[in-house]
Amino acid sequence: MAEQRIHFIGGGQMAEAIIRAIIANQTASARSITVADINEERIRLLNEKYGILTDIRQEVALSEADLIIIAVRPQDNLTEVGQLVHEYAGKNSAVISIVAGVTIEQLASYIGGDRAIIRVIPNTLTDTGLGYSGVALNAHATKEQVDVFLNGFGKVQYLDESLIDTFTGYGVAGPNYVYYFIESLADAGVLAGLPREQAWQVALENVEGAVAMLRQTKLHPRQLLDINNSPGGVGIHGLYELNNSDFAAGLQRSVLAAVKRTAELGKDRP
Ligand SMILES: NC(=O)C1=CN([C@@H]2O[C@H](COP(=O)(O)OP(=O)(O)OC[C@H]3O[C@@H](n4cnc5c(N)ncnc54)[C@H](OP(=O)(O)O)[C@@H]3O)[C@@H](O)[C@H]2O)C=CC1
Ligand SMILES: O=C(O)[C@@H]1CCC=N1
Repeated sequence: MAEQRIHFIGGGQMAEAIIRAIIANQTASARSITVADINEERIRLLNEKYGILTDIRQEVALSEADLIIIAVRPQDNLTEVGQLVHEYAGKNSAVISIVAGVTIEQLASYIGGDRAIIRVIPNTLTDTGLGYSGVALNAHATKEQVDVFLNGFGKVQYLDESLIDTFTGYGVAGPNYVYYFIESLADAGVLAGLPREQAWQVALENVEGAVAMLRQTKLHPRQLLDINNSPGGVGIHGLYELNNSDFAAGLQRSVLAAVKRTAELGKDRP
C-alpha cells in the first residue's frame, strides 16, 4: 500500500503524541505528515522536533490528504474546521476525529455525511505501543482505511459508537487512575518509612509483576489474593483496612464521573 498522506488540524499535545509514535515506529514518514494549527508556535515546534512538512497551504494539504485528523478541543470552533474540510478535502479521504464527546452525527453536520468519518478516542500511552484506542466508523468508512494508522500508536478496539463515551472515561482516561494509584502506593511506602526511591521502584515492580501474573496464570485477582494472604497474617490485615475504606466505590465513581463529563463535552459545545 502506498504511504498515506496525513493532515492534522490542531497540533496540540495529543496530535504530537500520535505524530511522535507513528514516526518512531515507521508507520509514517515525517514528509507524509502536515499540520495546521492557529498557534504558529506549535507548527514551528513540530517542524523542528519531527521534521514534518510546514511549507504547504492548508487547502492544498487537505486536498492531498488520505487521512484528515481533527485534533482540536471540543470547545474549539468545529463549525469552522468542518467547513474547511467540507470545502477542500478530497472525496475519498477519510476524516478521523479524536475530539472527545463529539458524535459522528455532529461531525457529519459540520463536514457533510456523505464521506468516511471515523470517531477515535486515542489511547494516551502512544510511546509504548500499549493501550487501546476506541474506534467507531460511519457507513462510508472501512477498517482498511485507518487500521495501519491507528495501530501506529497502540492497539485498537472497534466499538459501537454508543460505547465510545464509556470507553473514553474508562479506557482512555484509564492511565490516570493507574498513575494516581502508583503515586499513592509509593507514598504509602514512604509513610511507612522506606526511602522514596526504593518505595518507588517497589511500587512499579509490583504493578508490572501483578499484571504479568494475571496474564500468565489467567487467574482471577481474587484467586491470587487468596494465595497472597496467609491466615491471620500481614496481607489480610492490610486488605481489611482497604475494605473498610471507600477504595473500590471511589474508583468506580471516578470512572462514572469521567464518562459523564465525556458526554457533556459533546453537548456543551459553543
Ligand atoms: N490530551 C489527551 O490526553 C487526549 C485528548 N483527546 C482529544 O484530543 C483533542 C486535542 O486535545 P489536546 O491535544 O490535549 O489539546 P491541545 O489544546 O493541546 O491542542 C489543541 C490545538 O488545536 C489548536 N486549535 C484550536 N482551534 C484550532 C483551529 N480552528 N484550527 C487549527 N488549530 C486549532 C490549539 O491552538 P490554541 O491552543 O492556540 O487554541 C491547540 O494547539 C481534544 O479534542 C481532546 O478531547 C483525546 C484523548 C486523549
Ligand atoms: O481529559 C481529556 O479530555 C482527554 C480525553 C480522555 C483523556 N484525556
